[in-house]
Amino acid sequence: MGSVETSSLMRDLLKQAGGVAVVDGGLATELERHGADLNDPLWSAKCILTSPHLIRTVHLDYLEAGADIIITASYQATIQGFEAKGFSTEESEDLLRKSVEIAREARDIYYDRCTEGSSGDSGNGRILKRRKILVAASVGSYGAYLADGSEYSGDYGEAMTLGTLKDFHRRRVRVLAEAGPDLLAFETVPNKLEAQAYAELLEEENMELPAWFSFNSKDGVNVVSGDSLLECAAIAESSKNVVAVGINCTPPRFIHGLLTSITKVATKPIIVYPNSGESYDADRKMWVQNTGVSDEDFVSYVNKWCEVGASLVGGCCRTTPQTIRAIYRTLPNRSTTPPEQ
Ligand SMILES: C[S+](C)CC[C@H](N)C(=O)O
Ligand SMILES: N[C@@H](CCS)C(=O)O
Ligand SMILES: [Zn+2]
Repeated sequence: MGSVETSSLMRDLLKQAGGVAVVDGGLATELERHGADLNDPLWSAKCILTSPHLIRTVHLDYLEAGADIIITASYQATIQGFEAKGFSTEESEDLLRKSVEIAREARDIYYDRCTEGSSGDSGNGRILKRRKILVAASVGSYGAYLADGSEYSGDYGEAMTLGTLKDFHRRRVRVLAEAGPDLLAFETVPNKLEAQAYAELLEEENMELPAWFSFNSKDGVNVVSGDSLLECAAIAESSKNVVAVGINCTPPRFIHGLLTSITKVATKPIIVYPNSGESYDADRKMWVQNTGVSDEDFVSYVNKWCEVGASLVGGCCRTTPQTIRAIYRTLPNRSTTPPEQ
C-alpha cells in the first residue's frame, strides 16, 4: 500500500462518516467493569490469555454504540512482557496476533448482526448499521510495558536511546501489522524520543500500513514528559504512514487548548479520545477522582472540538459504550436515531 492508498483509508472513512468518525472508548477499563482483574504487569493484555471472549464482547459493545474504529487489546501486549510470563517467543507472537484476530472476529459478528437485524437503530439503543469499520492495532509505549504508569511521566531515564526504543518495538510492530489490522494505533505516546522511534521504525521496516500517533498530556500544553507537543506532532506529520495525529488518555478539560495548538502543525486529520479526567494510581492500579477539579461529561464539548479541527473522536480510559453512543448521537451527521427510551 503506497502513501496515496494510505491516506485514502482515512479520507474514505471520514467521508462515509459525514466528516467525523467515531473511535471506540476505554477497552481495559471496560474489561475491568465486566469483572476482569487487571492487576498484572500485562494489564489488559492479560485478557488475551484469560478472557478473549470478554474482549470480543467489549469490541462488539463499542460497535453497537456507533464506533467506526475499534482498537485491539494489544496496548500492553509485548513479546518481552509475555516472555517474562514464561511464554516462548513464538507463543508471545501468537498472542499478539490473537489480539487482532479477536477484533476482526468482533467486526464479522457485528456485520452478521447488521444483516440479521433491521438496519439502523434496533430500537434498544444498539446501532446496527453496516458501514466501513476499521481495526486499529494498539501499540502502547515502552512506559506501558514497564507497568508502573511511566506512560504518564514519559521519563525513561538518561540512558534510554532511540535505538533501544526501536529495538524494543520492532518485532512487535511487525507481527501486529502482519496480523491484518487496517492500521496501527501508536497511542498514549509520552515523549518525543518514542515518537521519533516509531516514525523511524515505520520507515526502516518499509511498513505499508497506515498509522496514527496519539500523545497524552497532563498540563494541557506539552506531552506528559514535558516535550513540546508541536515538535511531537511535527514528527507524526512528516511520516508518510501517519494518517492521523492527536491526543488520547488526557483529561477532557485540556482538550480544547491542545487541539488549538496541534492545528498549528497538523495538516492530517486530528484524532482525540480523552479519558474520564480521573487520575491513575499506578501503585494500586486504580483510578482516583481528582480533588478540586471536575471534568463534566465531555460529550457536550465534542462538537466544539470538531469545530477546532478534530475529525476522529472517541474515549480512552474509564469511558464506556454509553460515552461512545452519546458521541455518535451528538454528531450532526450521525444522529438520525431517536434518543434512547
Ligand atoms: C494507560 S495506564 C492506565 C495503563 C496501565 C499501566 N501501564 C500499568 O500497567 O499500570
Ligand atoms: N487502548 C487502550 C488505551 C489505554 S491508555 C485502552 O483503551 O485500554
Ligand atoms: Zn487510556
